[in-house]
Amino acid sequence: MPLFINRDQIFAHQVHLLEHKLRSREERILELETENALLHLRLAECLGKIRRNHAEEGEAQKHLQHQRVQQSTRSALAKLLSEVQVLKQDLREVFAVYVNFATELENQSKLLLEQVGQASLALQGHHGNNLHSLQAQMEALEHSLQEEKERSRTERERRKILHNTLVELRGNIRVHCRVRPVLPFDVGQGSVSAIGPLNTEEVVQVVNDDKVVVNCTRVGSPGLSKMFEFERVHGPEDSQDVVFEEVKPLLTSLLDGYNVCIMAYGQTGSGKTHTMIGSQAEDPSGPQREAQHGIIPKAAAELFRLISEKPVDSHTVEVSVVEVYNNEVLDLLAKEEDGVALGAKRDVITTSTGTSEVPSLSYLLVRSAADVMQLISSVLRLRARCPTLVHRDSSRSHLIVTLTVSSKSPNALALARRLQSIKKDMLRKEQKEWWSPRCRRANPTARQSGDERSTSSSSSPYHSPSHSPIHSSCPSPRDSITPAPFRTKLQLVDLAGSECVGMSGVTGAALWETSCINRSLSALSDVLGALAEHRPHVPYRNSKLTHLLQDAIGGDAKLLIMLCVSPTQKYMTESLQSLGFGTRARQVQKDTPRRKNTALKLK
Ligand SMILES: Nc1ncnc2c1ncn2[C@@H]1O[C@H](COP(=O)(O)OP(=O)(O)OP(=O)(O)O)[C@@H](O)[C@H]1O
Repeated sequence: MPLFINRDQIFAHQVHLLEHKLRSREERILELETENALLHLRLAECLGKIRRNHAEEGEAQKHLQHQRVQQSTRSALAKLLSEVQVLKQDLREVFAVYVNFATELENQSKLLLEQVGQASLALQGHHGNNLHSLQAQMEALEHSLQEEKERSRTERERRKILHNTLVELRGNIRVHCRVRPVLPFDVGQGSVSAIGPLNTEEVVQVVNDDKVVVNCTRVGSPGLSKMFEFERVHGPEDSQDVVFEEVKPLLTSLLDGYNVCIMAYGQTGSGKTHTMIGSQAEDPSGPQREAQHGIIPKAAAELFRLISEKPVDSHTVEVSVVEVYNNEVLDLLAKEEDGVALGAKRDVITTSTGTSEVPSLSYLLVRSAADVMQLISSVLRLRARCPTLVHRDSSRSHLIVTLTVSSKSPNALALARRLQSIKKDMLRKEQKEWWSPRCRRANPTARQSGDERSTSSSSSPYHSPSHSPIHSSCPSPRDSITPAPFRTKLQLVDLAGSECVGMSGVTGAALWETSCINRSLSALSDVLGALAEHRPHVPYRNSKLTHLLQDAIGGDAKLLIMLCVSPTQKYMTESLQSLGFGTRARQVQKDTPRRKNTALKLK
């Protein structure tokens, strides 16, 4: 037996073994695949069964649910039916009660009607005469009440006329008071102060057309009211037209030859500018805006209306506008050479006749109220204003608009015309003489002088062809034989408002303005005090304002003070101060208002 085994044989043997193993594995795989396929089949069967079972189960559940719903619906229906039965029963009972009640009511009303019929029959029968007499008495009483009311109204009007006449005769200052409505800025900022909340309650109330009351009750102090009486009191509901109606007669006085001054006085924000100029005066057009116009535009319109009723060319009107700012008088119509308005500083002097005058003041000739308002609107831009805590458009200066009316009486006009024709005759005569050889030799300049006179006559402002305002800063030249016109002045004054610094919250330059305003207003108060007490010295010159208005306050002009008052408790102290000022002004007995001299003067 060979000892060495061939390597090839060993390899072949191993290959054989491996092939055998492979074959047996492949067989095993085949077996497993077969098993797998069988298992898949079984699984598919099972799944099919499960699905079928699920479907059957769903159907069963649906059925069950349906049955449950049906059952609950049935029970709810049964419950509802039972409730309806109960309700029906209740309704039947209520209806029965109602029917009983209605029947009862009908019976009762029938009974009552019968009783009323019987009673009225009885009344007619027994008391018919009494009833008639009672009715007649009632009518008579109503009639006499009406008569009484009418009599008291006439009496009040007569009393007012008498009072006004007395005021005129004694030369008293007329004082009207206007209480403005509560406005949004009254309840806005400033309604709370450092010392606590300020009340916006209305404490100033109009009692009737000549009395106003201030309810001074404060928390923790006993109730106290102060009553004030003036020539006329306007309430918050009174329109600009109503306020002007009471002022209007003064315009007639102006043309009758009296100087007139209308001055608005009151604390800041009390409505002075609203009353004097109006809230829309800077854009004067349209009927609604016209209704909002204040005294100045309305007075200008009335003045020109009255003038239009007079003979043509009998009156001319010149305007000047002055501002008193920080105790300086500024001419708001003065213009630089290039035509720019600047507000030039002016002096106030006392003339030899004791009246006050502003030398070099600019006057503009105006032909209509529109001219006046155009001028005022253009200069209002120059007026000092500053927003304060009280309101946003506070005026920081006193504004004085003066309308100077120069007029010639109809007689003087006729006389002037007659003189004019005499002058022409004389000229014609002179010319004839000049042309005669004897006269030409004796007086070679006669024609020239006649021409000069006629030229100066045509340069009179009363015959100016221009219809636009004419600028002039000196008195108008007069023809040597034209009658000297007599002049009356209408001064319209919108004073700056008295101001409590704590309330208005001003600082810096505005604080200085406030102190100047307050000083000039207290100077005005001092002047009135001196006049009321007939003191020999009246301190007109303590301030430019009083010096400028000297003739109106103490002279023979008709002076109307329009007191403007804020109604809320917040401004009560200032309101009381203003009303006190008005009361003091009424005590002044000035010179009786006098007509200006209307005598014809020939130069
Ligand atoms: N009677 C009124 N009816 C309606 N609004 C008014 C009335 N009075 C005043 N006002 C309004 O109140 C505001 C303040 O009024 P106004 O400017 O006239 O006050 P003022 O007294 O001139 O104040 P100041 O002295 O600070 O210039 C304005 O907006 C004005 O339109």
